[in-house]
Amino acid sequence: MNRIQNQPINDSDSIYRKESNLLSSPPIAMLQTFAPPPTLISGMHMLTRFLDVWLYFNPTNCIMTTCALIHSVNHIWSLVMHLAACHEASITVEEDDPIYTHVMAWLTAHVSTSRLQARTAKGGQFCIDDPASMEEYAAATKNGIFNLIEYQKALRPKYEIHLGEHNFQFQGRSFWIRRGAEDYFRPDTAPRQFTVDKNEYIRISCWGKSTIPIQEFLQETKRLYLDQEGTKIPIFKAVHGVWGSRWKCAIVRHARHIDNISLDKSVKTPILNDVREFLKPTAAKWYANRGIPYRRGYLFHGPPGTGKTSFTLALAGTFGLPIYNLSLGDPTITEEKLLQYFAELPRRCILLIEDIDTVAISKKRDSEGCQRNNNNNPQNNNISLSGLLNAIDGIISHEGRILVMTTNHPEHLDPALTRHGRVDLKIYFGLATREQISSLFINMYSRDYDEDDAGGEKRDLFREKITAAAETFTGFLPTGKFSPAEIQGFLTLRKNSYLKAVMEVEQWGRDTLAAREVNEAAITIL
Ligand SMILES: Nc1ncnc2c1ncn2[C@@H]1O[C@H](COP(=O)(O)OP(=O)(O)OP(=O)(O)O)[C@@H](O)[C@H]1O
Repeated sequence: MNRIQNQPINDSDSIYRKESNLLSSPPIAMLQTFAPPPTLISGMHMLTRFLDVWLYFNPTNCIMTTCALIHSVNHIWSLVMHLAACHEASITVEEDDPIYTHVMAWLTAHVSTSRLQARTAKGGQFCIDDPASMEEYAAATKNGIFNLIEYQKALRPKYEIHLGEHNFQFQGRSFWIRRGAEDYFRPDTAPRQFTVDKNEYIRISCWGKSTIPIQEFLQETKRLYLDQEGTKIPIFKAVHGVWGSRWKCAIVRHARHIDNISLDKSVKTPILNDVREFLKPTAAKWYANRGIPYRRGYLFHGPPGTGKTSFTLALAGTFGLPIYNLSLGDPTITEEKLLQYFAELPRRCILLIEDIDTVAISKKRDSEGCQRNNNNNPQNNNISLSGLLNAIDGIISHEGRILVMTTNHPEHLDPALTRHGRVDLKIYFGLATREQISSLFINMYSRDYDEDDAGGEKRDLFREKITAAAETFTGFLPTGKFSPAEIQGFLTLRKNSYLKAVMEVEQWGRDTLAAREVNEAAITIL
């Protein structure tokens, strides 16, 4: 025993034996030796072998052993990752889900990362002016004239976190996200042609087997987003591709205050009351108990520029509802897709179909049962009237939605489309009454003054003056002759001087009516 222990380490025989053993092993066999099942023990074993080889400093052995070591570390790493995945909870959010916007807004504000992506040119919420930059620019401009280049100098570029992995802390807990994008083929307008597009997603993860911490995080991002951006309305458009049809947020707009819509109380109040009643928390149960489908339909009809679309936006703002805008004239929409769009509506939203009379399918049938059409109307041969009716109130149609259809010609619509149950209220938006003309005037001139920090007395005096001027202004215009859009156009051109508006309105009214008569005569002759 002692003899063996005292044997010198650099015994040439033993060195030779070790070296010849190593050199005689073929590389594959060596790799096999070094690639046992991925366990920690095998990793340790290889480390010992590596050091062993290193001691003898043979370059070939070193390279081979390093390769084997890397291979083995890979195995160990996959094992660790596998174990980690078993203890990782995650939630994936797709780009078309509103939660995606909430999470992105939170991450952009709270995650500091060295990898950012510029988003200045992107649409959606970035279309809205940044009020801070605009105010900064307004204060800096000497002459008050807007210049886009100068404004862009003041505008802070928008960034958001880049695709890839990022870590963050939320309420003292570690989370990590993967923001990724998958390619998909989007059909072009040209037949059988496709464009490659990207579909983004975010996967949020944390340690543990429960997704509750992630759900809490998502709840918080939604709350913060709605606190800050709740006054804006997301407007969704239908998009379609080979992956299916879905709604995508096309733009976010500032909600228009309902008071800014000049409508007679007899028009405004019944709709507001009806929507309020429909959205009551107890309403869904009331409908269910009576077996009545929980949905509501309105037909807004009247001449162009009377506020049908603006009022819909204001309704959405008042009740915090998103708008889903569907264009039936789109030739790529089939009945199947239409059903899918209706089925995918969220529980409370406004589904807006504008100018429904311009789509051939919604038109009255003639005596032979054919739909009336003329060549100017957009044709969509993929949808029949029964397909549309089925989508509106069929079994698959979603509950809780408010359907708003607008038209200039309700008399052209097929009665089946507007029968009770599909359309619950038909509201006429007429040309401006005295009350509307006056409120358009007051709305144009008093608002900025109200917002100013002017003293109460001064403000009251100004309001009195404006109210008196509105009376005079209204007296110069015949009622029921001009659309609110026309009057708003006239006032906007004179927005800096209400006195100028009062002085010029009579002449403008006469000229406009005369020009209209000439146009109508020209159309009759044609
Ligand atoms: N009643 C109104 N009160 C305030 N503004 C109005 C009103 N009606 C129209 N306007 C203004 O006129 C413009 C056009 O209005 P809007 O698009 O809502 O009309 P519409 O009835 O939907 O027209 P169309 O039938 O051509 O679609 C908007 O800028 C809006 O501000």
